[in-house]
Amino acid sequence: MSSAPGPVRINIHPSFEVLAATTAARLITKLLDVQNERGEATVVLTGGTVGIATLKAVADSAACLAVDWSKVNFWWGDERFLPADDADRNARQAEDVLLSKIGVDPERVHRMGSSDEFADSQAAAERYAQQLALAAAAEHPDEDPEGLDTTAIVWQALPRFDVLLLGIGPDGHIASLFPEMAGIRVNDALVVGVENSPKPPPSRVSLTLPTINSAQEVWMVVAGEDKAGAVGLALAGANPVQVPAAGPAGRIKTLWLLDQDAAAKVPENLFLGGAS
Ligand SMILES: O=C1O[C@H](COP(=O)(O)O)[C@@H](O)[C@H](O)[C@H]1O
Repeated sequence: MSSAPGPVRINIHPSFEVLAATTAARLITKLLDVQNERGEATVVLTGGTVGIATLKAVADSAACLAVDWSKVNFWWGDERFLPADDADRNARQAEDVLLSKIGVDPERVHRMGSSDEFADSQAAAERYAQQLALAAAAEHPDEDPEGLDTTAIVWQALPRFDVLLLGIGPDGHIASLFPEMAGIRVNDALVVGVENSPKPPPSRVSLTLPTINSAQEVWMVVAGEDKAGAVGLALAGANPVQVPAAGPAGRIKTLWLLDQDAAAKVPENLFLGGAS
């Protein structure tokens, strides 16, 4: 996992609706391509406005039926630590707009733990790290899952993520990693429990930045003028502790998929191909 991350590419779309529709089209095509090559594909979902709008656009697309959804593995980048059926849960929203409408294999849908299953967000985080390690062990059957140390970053403890979707908040947060808070600094765990989140609800569960950066492709999907400052700082190379959105980097590539409003402060030199 020490290899350098792949190039950064920026795509700007005229509106929120076009962004959601084209991201959905990209995702469908990506999953199809990966299934053609490997038989199954793995996506890490995000919550948030454009993240959920993208999933709805997948469901609404005629091309949706081209994917064999029973051979797609679903994970989440973060979750609000709430009861399982709470309408604010990222998994519940994904279920409502997409997962309930396609033929998923329930064993491949890996939701983060809820507050009616776990005493606190850290316990849910530790369980999710174990689930990741089990999935990784199934991908590498020669490894002994008992021997995997999920409290340290052991890359064999992560399954392959083909695409990892992220939204960002106006403060620059990604998943549930907020500026200057403990979670964004964690590099010795796969998943963290987050308390006192500045955005409600206060308790959350999140993949850590090293786990996010294990993905083959990271897609930053962002809409709205309230995100323009954070996008501009992230692409200008801010410190991820101050601007978490500056941290994600896919192993093969990082795609920034923006609407025009969110792109208002992208540094000009990056439009000239300087973002690689
Ligand atoms: O709370 C969250 O917020 C971010 C961004 O959401 P948005 O509504 O401002 O687009 C999202 O990426 C994250 O998954 C979610 O838990």
